[in-house]
Amino acid sequence: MAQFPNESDGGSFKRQEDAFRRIVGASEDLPALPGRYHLYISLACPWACRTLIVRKLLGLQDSIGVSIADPVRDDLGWAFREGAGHGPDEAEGFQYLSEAYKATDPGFDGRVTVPVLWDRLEKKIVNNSEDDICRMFQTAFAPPEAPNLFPPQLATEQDALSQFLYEKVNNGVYLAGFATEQAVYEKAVLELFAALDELERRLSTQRYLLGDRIVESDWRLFCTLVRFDEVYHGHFKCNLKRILDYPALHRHLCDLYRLPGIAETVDFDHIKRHYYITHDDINPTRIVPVGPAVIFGDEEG
Ligand SMILES: N[C@@H](CCC(=O)N[C@@H](CS)C(=O)NCC(=O)O)C(=O)O
Repeated sequence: MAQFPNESDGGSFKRQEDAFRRIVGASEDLPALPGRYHLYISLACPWACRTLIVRKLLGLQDSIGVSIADPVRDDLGWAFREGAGHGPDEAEGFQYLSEAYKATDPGFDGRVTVPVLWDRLEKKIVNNSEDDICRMFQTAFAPPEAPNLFPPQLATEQDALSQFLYEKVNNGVYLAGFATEQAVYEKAVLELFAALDELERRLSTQRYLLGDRIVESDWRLFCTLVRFDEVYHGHFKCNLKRILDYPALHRHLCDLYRLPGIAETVDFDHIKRHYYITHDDINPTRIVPVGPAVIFGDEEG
């Protein structure tokens, strides 16, 4: 049985489209006012964590609040409750993220996903696409002194690279993990590792994906790499190699992980419990493995 039967086609995972795509700053009714918008995330989720990281890198912590969901979803979905590293929703008092989806579209019948950017004034979801959210954090909210993670002179190259990363790596691990046919799984794994091999070559001659400056695409890669050896290698059966076996990819992962404020966005307890407990079609016993011990190069100090 597929993990998400409504998103399965011939043994292959077909991810649902993001339902809400309004852009803050693009119209007069959605001005980028501090305190008006709120971010709902899970620390387990690679898509959501990218928005959390971009919010932090651009220094938006005071203007955009965040609520962190319990990494273990029950039948009612993402929930806000007290627990290690997560808690109640201080912005709206939601118990479940589904309340935000229903408030926005009472007929919504898709999968309720993180991240969500919520409008506290209109009481509606603005956007649930991490790509849009990251970009609008930059274009609508970032103060002038913030780094530009989307440098205009690199736009064409960056867009192509980000699309490649999305298809082959970020979503590539899910295509392998959620496959329900052997041949579909094998094709997905081979394509994923071909992409990792290509990225390894690229990062062997330059420090970051587009040269000597970190752009949003680096964080896309990071959000998958940091989960790879812990969950994708075992749970999603992406096990031709570990990231530890790729010197340049591992160096890139460690470089980004060690930047100020990043390690605290990576919660391995949330990550492991979410994947191994929540995907019970893949792991029916819901046993969370003890290892592996990940190495990010900061062990000595
Ligand atoms: N918006 C993302 C996907 C976001 C997403 O799938 N988030 C996952 C967590 S990693 C989620 O919320 N899943 C809800 C569920 O599994 O029911 C995209 O399609 O590009």
